[in-house]
Amino acid sequence: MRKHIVAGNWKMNNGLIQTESLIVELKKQTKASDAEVMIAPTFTNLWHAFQSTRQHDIEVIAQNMHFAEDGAYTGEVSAGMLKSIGIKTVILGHSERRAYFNETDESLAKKVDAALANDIRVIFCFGEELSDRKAENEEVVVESQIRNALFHLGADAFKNIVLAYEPVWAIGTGETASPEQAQDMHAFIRKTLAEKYGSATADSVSILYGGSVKPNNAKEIFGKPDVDGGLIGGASLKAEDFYAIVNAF
Ligand SMILES: O=C[C@H](O)COP(=O)(O)O
Repeated sequence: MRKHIVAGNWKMNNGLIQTESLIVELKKQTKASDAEVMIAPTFTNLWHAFQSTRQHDIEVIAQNMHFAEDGAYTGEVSAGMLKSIGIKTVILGHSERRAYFNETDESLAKKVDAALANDIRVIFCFGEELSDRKAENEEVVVESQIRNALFHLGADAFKNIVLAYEPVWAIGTGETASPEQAQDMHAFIRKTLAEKYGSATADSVSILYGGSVKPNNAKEIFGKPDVDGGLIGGASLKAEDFYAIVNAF
């Protein structure tokens, strides 16, 4: 049985005070599903969030990291540094990182390697642009993003990889992929994995959907057989909304 996961990507939101207030509100919520719950605050609040959620069923994860172990990379944070404060999962390859910070399949492959070498689980994000979908090219784009960044890995590595399909046209736009569009793409992703690694590996990997998931559409999206959870942006910034999504499983 694959893990269900609901991860809140806070992006560049919430200073220390707001981080603490949101965590206080999150702790008041009731989890009534089997989903693993994760939150990804900014780097500056990771340690505080990690400490604040210690006794609670919420995993604090990072939004990004550099591929180098250490050195002259001003402004960057390494996998080892995340590990040193207890972080066990990192989001890599978010479309905002690709679009605004020039992340490429090549640099992401190095980041994936660095995370896995430090026993950090990767939530690997990818997804097509609107122009790709209009050109009916979305499967080609998604397959190449996965192949270029992940297919150098052995099957065993996928024990520590979660995939997150996020069509760029659905992120922060209020426009969601329909549950059928999400299912079709997730099934395609699983088939792509199966062709390379076999169906046992493909069936074991959790594939999350991200892009305008809200309390009112989560149940239908999560009801699809190949959708194993969500990567939630805007709706993760309100505790009630986030837990309504967590409890949609
Ligand atoms: O990482 C989360 C995704 O970018 C989705 O963001 P959103 O829920 O605000 O559309």
